[in-house]
Amino acid sequence: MHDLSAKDRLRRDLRAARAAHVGGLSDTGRRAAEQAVAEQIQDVVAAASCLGSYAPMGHEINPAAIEERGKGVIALPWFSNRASPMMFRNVTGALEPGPWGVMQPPSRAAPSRPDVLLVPLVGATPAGDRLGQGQGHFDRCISALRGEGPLTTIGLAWDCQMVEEVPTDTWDEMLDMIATPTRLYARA
Ligand SMILES: Nc1nc2c(c(=O)[nH]1)N(C=O)[C@@H](CNc1ccc(C(=O)N[C@@H](CCC(=O)O)C(=O)O)cc1)CN2
Ligand SMILES: Nc1ncnc2c1ncn2[C@@H]1O[C@H](COP(=O)(O)OP(=O)(O)OP(=O)(O)O)[C@@H](O)[C@H]1O
Repeated sequence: MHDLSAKDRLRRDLRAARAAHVGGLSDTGRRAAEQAVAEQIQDVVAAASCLGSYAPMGHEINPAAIEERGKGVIALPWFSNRASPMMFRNVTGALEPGPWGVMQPPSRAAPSRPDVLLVPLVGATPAGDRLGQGQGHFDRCISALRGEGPLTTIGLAWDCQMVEEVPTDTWDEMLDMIATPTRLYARA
């Protein structure tokens, strides 16, 4: 067992490491690294009927190069308000700011169910344990999606976000794969 602050401390340290790493990359270097991430997972992504992605914030890996390799529809997280669960809606046109300050499809966009899901993260282990932003949106959403049918979850990480261990709780959902610019970790 652990106290909640163990997650908070690791989040703070890994966010700092991520900022330092990304801050040291040139624009070209960052784009090349994001292309390298896309190459690690291109077969899984090309096989998706509905690719769940995310609108990147700050130092997160930009999944645009991955989205370009998708052959099905692209869906993004969508929230009605700050108290509502995270859903997915298809991208068909312009995005608008959502309740969390993240760009999302408009409410008229069709709701959808990703069968391959790109997952942002703050930290992860080779075994697939994940540390997120700390609101449980992805844990709850992944749990619901897994209850509805097949789902492949792919965490996207800079190599400096990979750690030996993260504190886990009962509600934490493991990732099936984690792609970094240099490696693909897949659950046995
Ligand atoms: N790219 C990305 N999208 C994501 C997540 C994520 O981790 N990364 N989320 C993972 O759960 C959900 C959104 N979670 C969020 C949780 C908190 C804040 C937040 O604190 N925002 C500040 C500042 C926003 C702004 O700059 O305008 C705020 O609302 O005060 C944003 C998103 C869904 N979409
Ligand atoms: N399946 C669930 N059911 C109910 N509450 C949940 C569930 N999953 C997560 N939570 C709640 O979400 C909160 C944040 O959890 P945690 O710190 O593990 O988030 P995280 O995995 O780092 O972030 P996220 O999934 O938002 O990217 C916890 O307080 C927990 O109670």
